[in-house]
Amino acid sequence: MTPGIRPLIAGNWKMNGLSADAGELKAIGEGTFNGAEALLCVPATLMMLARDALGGSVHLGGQDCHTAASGAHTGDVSAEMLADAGATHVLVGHSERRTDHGETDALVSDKAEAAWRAGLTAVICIGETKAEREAGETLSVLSRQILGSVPKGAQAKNTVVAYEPVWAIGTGLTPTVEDVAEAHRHIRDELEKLLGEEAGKMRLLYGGSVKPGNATELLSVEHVDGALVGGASLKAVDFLAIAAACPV
Ligand SMILES: O=C(CO)COP(=O)(O)O
Repeated sequence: MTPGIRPLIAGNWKMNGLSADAGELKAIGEGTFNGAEALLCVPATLMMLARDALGGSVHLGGQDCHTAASGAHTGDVSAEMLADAGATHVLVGHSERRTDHGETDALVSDKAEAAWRAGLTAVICIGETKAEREAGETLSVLSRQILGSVPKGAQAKNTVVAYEPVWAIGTGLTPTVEDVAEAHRHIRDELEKLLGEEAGKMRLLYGGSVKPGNATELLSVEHVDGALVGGASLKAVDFLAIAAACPV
């Protein structure tokens, strides 16, 4: 945690969820988040249902946006459309987008600016692969991704940075607390070089196999200002247990 920063507990449902899951959304909306802010990023098909089921106490987010506001881009969703459906946030540059759709740092940066244009907070995701970690390149990869994916106009009120080591996503593996501390300290330092003082106020989330059982440990690391939770956000009881572990 960083003194003075209110933590953010964010969920990412990825390509999961049907209208039959409205009860789970309602249970998340009725939950308490231990003083943290809460965000749930749902598939585009569930935006409006989630907006109503969450009931306003949990922010609603998209999982990706196009750079344009509208136009001939079959299958894509714009930041303006997400805002219109009730979103306040959008993930950009998730590793699954970078891998599945070949998204580059430059594109991710453009998507963050598109999010701001629509009045959304961009949650910019970065993180190294297993091969990069094993080659000792973690910190240099994070530097490169920050420089390329975080636009110069980033402010604490319109940007969150999520560190998600690719090898920790959906695997049950997590870095040691020392490794998380080193990565987050490095991210803060790199953001400071890019953005100056504003970087000190920006939320830095950790993501990758966050579960109720490891949340206390991960969330108490310095410069970890919340979590980005995949699998464990699909069940309200687990997501709320993670929030309950959040030191405030
Ligand atoms: O990718 C993630 C969140 O965006 C993390 O997913 P898991 O929590 O399932 O590892």
